[in-house]
Amino acid sequence: MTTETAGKYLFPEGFLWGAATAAYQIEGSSMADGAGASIWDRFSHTPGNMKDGDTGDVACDHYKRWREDIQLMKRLNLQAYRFSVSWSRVMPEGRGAINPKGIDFYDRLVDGLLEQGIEPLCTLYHWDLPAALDDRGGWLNPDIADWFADYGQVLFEKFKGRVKTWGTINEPWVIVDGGYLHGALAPGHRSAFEAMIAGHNVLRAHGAAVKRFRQVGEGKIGIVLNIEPKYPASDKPEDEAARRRAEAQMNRWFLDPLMGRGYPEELKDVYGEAYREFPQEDFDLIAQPTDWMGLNWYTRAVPENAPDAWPTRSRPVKQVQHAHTETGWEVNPPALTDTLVWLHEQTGGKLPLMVTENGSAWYDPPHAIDGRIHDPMRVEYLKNHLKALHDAIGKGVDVRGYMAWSLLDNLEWSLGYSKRFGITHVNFQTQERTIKDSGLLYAEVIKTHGGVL
Ligand SMILES: OC[C@@H]1[C@@H](O)[C@H](O)[C@@H](O)c2[nH]c(CCc3ccccc3)c[n+]21
Repeated sequence: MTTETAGKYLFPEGFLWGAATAAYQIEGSSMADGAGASIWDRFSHTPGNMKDGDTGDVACDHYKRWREDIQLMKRLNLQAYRFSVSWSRVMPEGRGAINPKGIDFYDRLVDGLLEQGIEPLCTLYHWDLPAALDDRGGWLNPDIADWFADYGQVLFEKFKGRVKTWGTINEPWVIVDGGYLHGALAPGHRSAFEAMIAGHNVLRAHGAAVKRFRQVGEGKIGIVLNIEPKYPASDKPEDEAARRRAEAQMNRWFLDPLMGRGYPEELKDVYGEAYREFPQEDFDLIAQPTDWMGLNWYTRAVPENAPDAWPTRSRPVKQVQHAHTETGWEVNPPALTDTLVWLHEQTGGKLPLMVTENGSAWYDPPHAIDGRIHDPMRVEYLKNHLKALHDAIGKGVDVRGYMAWSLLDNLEWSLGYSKRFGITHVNFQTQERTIKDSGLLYAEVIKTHGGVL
């Protein structure tokens, strides 16, 4: 904070401050106590898929250290904690039998959070599909909508009155673009034909879960989307056309059907013969009204026309004038403000939003020095993105909360443990946690409702 900005960035009363994680990235013990394998157990144990051969077998050992991690959340002044449930821990085959020890883990976690006055925000699905369901076609099998709603019902009933805010699916785009189009993520397929079908079934599953929630659940339910705003590399018409294709393929592919608009026109151009039409009843199910929407936001892109780039015929141009994180993402806080204003408009200005993920990967040492981890770049990223968020609220965007990605350094999917996003450092040799300078700042932001910014 500087004297002239004192109090300029105060957040609204009731604004919810938290941090986010995902089951496979932090829990470890993924096959313990009767759990079934997930596609990430398979994918991470398949040679060649993971940087340095890393897997989620241990991760942050959160399955055993969850009590210690709740104490960590208290020290960070967190008001909320966004976590995901491992479907195959709860239902080892993905359908049918429930694993009591699996669901007990989340039961203890939720009660532990509530005892500490931390609100649990539960994501049903954060990429770790039960392997047994993948054997039945996974997201390519239309039956998955019912399998997913049945799984959701187990949790809606178990946690009724304790978990009040539910997320159905984390990032349909990454599930499909990573898992079925480019194959960089589990289950590692590469087909535009499969991508269209998987994407549609992910949306149908979301709708089926919302419908089931209305029958058996209590509280509020929504979906979590990653949106990366696209700015044209030049004012040439071919670059604007490329921008529109990139925007359709990432930002509108799932948002438009959820908003009752069906798939964006440009998707036909992007996927060509792989593009599919689907029955109207599917789109009615998909566009079930929800209570909130999560935005996962990290960076923007500046696409140019690139006829050889599959499938969008667009390629992002690196903006060398800006800083870039360890994952190669441009740092551009005003683009977060733009995205929130855009999403507010796209959702008709009626749907409460929450920033469900925002954060940055920078080089941190493998262990603390004098009990500290100085992470000035992450401190700067956090400060400037919270200011950008505040600017969006000032423009009338209804944002209810912010969940920092991530509570802990964790398994960054196929990049393994090489990329650290945590506001808390994890020494993966000893599992020692050390709150980084960014975490100390965040604790102060929460305590002062942003006053310290
Ligand atoms: O990459 C950082 C985080 C992941 O660790 C989370 O599990 C995931 O929800 C998440 N989504 C995004 C933005 C979308 C994206 C994901 C992967 C690669 C590129 C963009 C960034 N992140």
